[in-house]
Amino acid sequence: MLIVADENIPLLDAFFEGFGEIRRVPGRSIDRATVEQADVLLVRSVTNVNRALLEGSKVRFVGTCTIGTDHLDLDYFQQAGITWSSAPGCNARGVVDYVLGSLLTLAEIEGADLTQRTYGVVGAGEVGGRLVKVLQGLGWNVLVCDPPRQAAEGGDYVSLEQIIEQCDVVSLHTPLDKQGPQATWHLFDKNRLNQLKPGTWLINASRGPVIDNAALRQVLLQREDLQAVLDVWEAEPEVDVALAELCVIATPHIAGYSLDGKQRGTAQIYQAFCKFLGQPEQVSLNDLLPAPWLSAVTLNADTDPAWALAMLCRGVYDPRRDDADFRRSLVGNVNEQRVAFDALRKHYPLRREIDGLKVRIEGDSPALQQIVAALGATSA
Ligand SMILES: NC(=O)c1ccc[n+]([C@@H]2O[C@H](COP(=O)([O-])OP(=O)(O)OC[C@H]3O[C@@H](n4cnc5c(N)ncnc54)[C@H](O)[C@@H]3O)[C@@H](O)[C@H]2O)c1
Ligand SMILES: O=C(O)[C@H](O)[C@H](O)COP(=O)(O)O
Repeated sequence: MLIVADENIPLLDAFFEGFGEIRRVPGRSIDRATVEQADVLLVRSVTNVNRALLEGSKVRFVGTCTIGTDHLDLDYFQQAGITWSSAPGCNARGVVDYVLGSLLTLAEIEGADLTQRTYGVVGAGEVGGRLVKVLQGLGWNVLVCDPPRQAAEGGDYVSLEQIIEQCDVVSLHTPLDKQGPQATWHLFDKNRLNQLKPGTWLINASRGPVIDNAALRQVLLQREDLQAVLDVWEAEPEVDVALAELCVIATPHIAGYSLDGKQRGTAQIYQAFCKFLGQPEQVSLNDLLPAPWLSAVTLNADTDPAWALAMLCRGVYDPRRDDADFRRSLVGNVNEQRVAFDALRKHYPLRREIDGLKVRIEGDSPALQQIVAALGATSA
């Protein structure tokens, strides 16, 4: 069996070497010739997998080690009888850590009190749903907009208009859908961007085109009150440099790039592939993932809760370093910048998630206990 795989998928050998030959290819170079003889294609988000790529090939299974599926032509897969799988939720925690780190940075710059803001989460699936739980767990005021979920399940949701009118922070976590009643392409167009409340912090770690980037650049130039955090860009790996310079935090699509999240992505595709073959799983991620780096912290009950929150979040992940690395890469011509964007992602420093962190509180502090529980760490 020939498995063609994006070279940036971690643990390929550990999970897939027993199935046949693995051919590693840069994701953006995967073309018809590369996949012609392949039985299995394993990709990340940078490879568009569609009829143009696959027609005439032997590929019968496509796995994307990512949450997003907007690079896959699922209608074509169905017509062609190709089985596929994504990795739902694999790196959702990493994105939540990114949003928390961004909020701490914004609060520091603006001298804002995070407990006094109203948070709007747009899209409450794997990422947004986890974010809502953390923010509500911290006791903060959260409004959630998710029309598909609202239609399917009912519940406590608000409209996008209410989010825009009432929220001080708007964080986007929808898929990229170009068509249909819930299309999210340019969900935040010039009109909606202009309607944001004075002083809004806008965070996008979903997909670049969910915000009209050119409109956001214009609006940020006109409205100094707005603050933007962008991890994703409309024409990746090309970046609107003028827009990046107007952002408080700008990063090269790495919000979900925890080691845990990436390895989980490969593991989920391995599980789906075993199911496709009707074979039992032989390899477990638990045996491969290194032990947590930060495993135990002791806090005195007198610790200031705001300091504890910042220390725990930043101890796990702080987006300021990624922002600084990215800004340094925004030099040279467009081609050099595209290369730099991919290089930052390929050589991304190892980063972990908060799971596995045990926090001991010496003495009694309900406020600290609430923070530990909300972040998903364990009280020791
Ligand atoms: N930046 C990163 O590194 C990174 C990492 C992981 C995921 N993502 C992206 O984040 C997004 C969300 O991921 P997820 O795992 O939560 O996806 P998900 O499918 O679990 O959840 C998406 C939610 O958005 C809702 N939704 C759909 N259309 C909507 C609309 N018009 N308005 C409001 N809500 C809408 C859906 O009902 C669903 O609940 C995806 O685009 C994914 O590709 C980015
Ligand atoms: O959809 C996802 O899971 C994320 O956007 C993921 O971080 C994308 O990473 P890539 O596949 O581009 O390496």
